[in-house]
Amino acid sequence: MKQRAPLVVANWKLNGGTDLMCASVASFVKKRFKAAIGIAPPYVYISDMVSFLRNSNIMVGSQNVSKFASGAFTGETSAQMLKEVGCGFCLIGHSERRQVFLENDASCHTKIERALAAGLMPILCVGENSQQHELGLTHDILYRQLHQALDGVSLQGQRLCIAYEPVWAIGTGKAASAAQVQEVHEYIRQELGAILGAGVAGQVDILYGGSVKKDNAAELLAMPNVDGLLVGGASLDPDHFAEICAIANELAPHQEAQ
Ligand SMILES: O=C[C@H](O)COP(=O)(O)O
Repeated sequence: MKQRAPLVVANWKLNGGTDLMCASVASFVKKRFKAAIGIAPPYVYISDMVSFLRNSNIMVGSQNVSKFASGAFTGETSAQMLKEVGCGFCLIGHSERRQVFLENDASCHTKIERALAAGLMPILCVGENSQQHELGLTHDILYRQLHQALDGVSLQGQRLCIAYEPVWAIGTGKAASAAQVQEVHEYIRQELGAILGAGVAGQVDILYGGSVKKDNAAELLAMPNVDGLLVGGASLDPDHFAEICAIANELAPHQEAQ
């Protein structure tokens, strides 16, 4: 059992639609998960999702956020707007944003500041690519990504999550092993301690993402430094995602009887 409830977040990426939203809501709305659950659909579904899930304890979030607060920035969505429509969190610096949309550590830093200022929980995504992995550069890459995004950030009691997503494990069906994930999460916790202080670092949820399925969720969540999961492909099947959430539920602290 974990000291705090595991957090399981679905990232639909550029997938889904009204049908998936309705099927997901139907699958989740009656369940009162002890695990913390989040869903990040494409922007256009956020408002409806928030409305459909208003009587549940499931958080809705976004897959990105603008580094700008407002102004002439066509196509952008600000942290304040996301907060206004009911988002609880936003993903920042997903590897697909870094690779395809050329986001960098500096923009991640600004986005984290924007999210915190608006009252959103940032989920900063970090991770090495396969070449960096093969060259043994994982810690160096994470050091840079964590320090450049977080140095100087003051949480002031607000929640922050880190999602470790080795790029070579995303969408490939080849998840990192539980032992690999534990080792890397330990390193992330150590660096968070150096950046934020050990007390605050202990409160940060460190999620793993990359080919998470119902078959490997339990083993990954059993690792002491794995506080949750960020699920891509498997979250597009509401029943499969619900099974992963049920596995996380088993590890959530028991609630005191009322
Ligand atoms: O944000 C989610 C990750 O990119 C993992 O995606 P995946 O579960 O399809 O490998």
